[in-house]
Amino acid sequence: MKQNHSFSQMGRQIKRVVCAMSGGVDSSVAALLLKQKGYEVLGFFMRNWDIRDEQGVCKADQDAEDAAWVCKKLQIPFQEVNFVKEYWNDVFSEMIRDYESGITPNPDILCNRHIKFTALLEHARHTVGADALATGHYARTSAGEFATEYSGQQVRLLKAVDRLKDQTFFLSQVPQKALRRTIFPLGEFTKDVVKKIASSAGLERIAARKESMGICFIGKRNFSEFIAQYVDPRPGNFVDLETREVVGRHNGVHQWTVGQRCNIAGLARAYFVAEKLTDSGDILVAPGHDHPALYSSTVHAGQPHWIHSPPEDFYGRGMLECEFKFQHTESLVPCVVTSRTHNPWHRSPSKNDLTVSLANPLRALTPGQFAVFYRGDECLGSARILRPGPSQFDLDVDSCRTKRRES
Ligand SMILES: Nc1ncnc2c1ncn2[C@@H]1O[C@H](COP(=O)(O)OP(=O)(O)OP(=O)(O)O)[C@@H](O)[C@H]1O
Repeated sequence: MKQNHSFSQMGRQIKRVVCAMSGGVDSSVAALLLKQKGYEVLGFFMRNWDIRDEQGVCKADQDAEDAAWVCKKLQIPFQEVNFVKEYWNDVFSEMIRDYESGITPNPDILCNRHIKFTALLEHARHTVGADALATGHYARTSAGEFATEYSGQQVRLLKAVDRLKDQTFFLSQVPQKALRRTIFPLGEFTKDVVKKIASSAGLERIAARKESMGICFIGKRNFSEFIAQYVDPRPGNFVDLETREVVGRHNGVHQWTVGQRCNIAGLARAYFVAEKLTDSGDILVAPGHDHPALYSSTVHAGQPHWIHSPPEDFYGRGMLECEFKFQHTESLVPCVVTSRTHNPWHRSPSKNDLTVSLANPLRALTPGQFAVFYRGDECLGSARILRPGPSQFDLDVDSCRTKRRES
């Protein structure tokens, strides 16, 4: 039975919730669950990209149609919101600048920070007076299902119960202000259960939709060809980092990412990107997927974004023991984070940068990606990776350089 559910704190009530509807199963079920609990729910679909692919198909048209269909079925108002300009300015242009500078961005993290949890939330508040925003992300907050804007308490970002679906990695740059007004209705559910809920509510066709992967707007096209439309080619050499010999040519550092295999014409040997030298445009390559030049156990990162106020031991002791990952699907690695603020020798403008010491070396720590920090269930926040520390090869760990010179 439907309960009339609203949350009262400091005299204000969370009643009207805008649910960000992508046309997919997760946001559809999020809206359904909120409606069942008695919230006044409105569905907003965002259009962030307006360019058609090579076949003239705009994936957003189909998504918008599905989102509108779900809202009709759930009998909630539907609105389409255009954030093409905001996406272009705050996410896409930055992404192109990064590729030009040879670093590999994570537009999904930036889209959450700037578009979903800033532009959309503000739009929902100002146009329809929404008290909170809901999304179909698999994540939880310490406020449970309730937004706590009015209590003055800070909210923590917590992993979803379904650990395989947990999306806190992508939420690690969300502002605290936004999180206080956010509800994640799926945080306690597994994906299987979500699909069953959708089917039993007559949303089978949405439950059967294929999951979107990676950067939403690119769709099925080839990424290299897509990015080549926006970044000028700047050819350079592939250089063997052991011998310093030129072993091939490439069309631009933006086409390659650290750890990626390079198919160099005429060479039987497999080379992998170890480092991109953006000044010269050359790419240092290592012979072998697990070459020690690809592994490092320290990372230098920029100024951190802490979801909650900065962890006490970090600013108290100047170091923080926690766990690290820089790719959504990877396992967490224990680490110690130190801030340059605590190092009296560093008085540079980048004094808030971090050094992360990892319990074990990791492969392909990629500049531009986010170092995301966890402690137990909590996602603490993240910082952009500036560069890996010295590689196992640089450090000559297990005499790898010596052995190679001798062989
Ligand atoms: N175009 C969009 N318009 C409105 N909200 C969106 C849009 N794209 C994504 N979202 C919101 O962000 C959430 C996470 O997006 P993501 O792209 O990771 O999709 P997902 O996890 O596959 O979810 P879904 O099944 O709802 O598509 C969605 O559940 C939805 O709430």
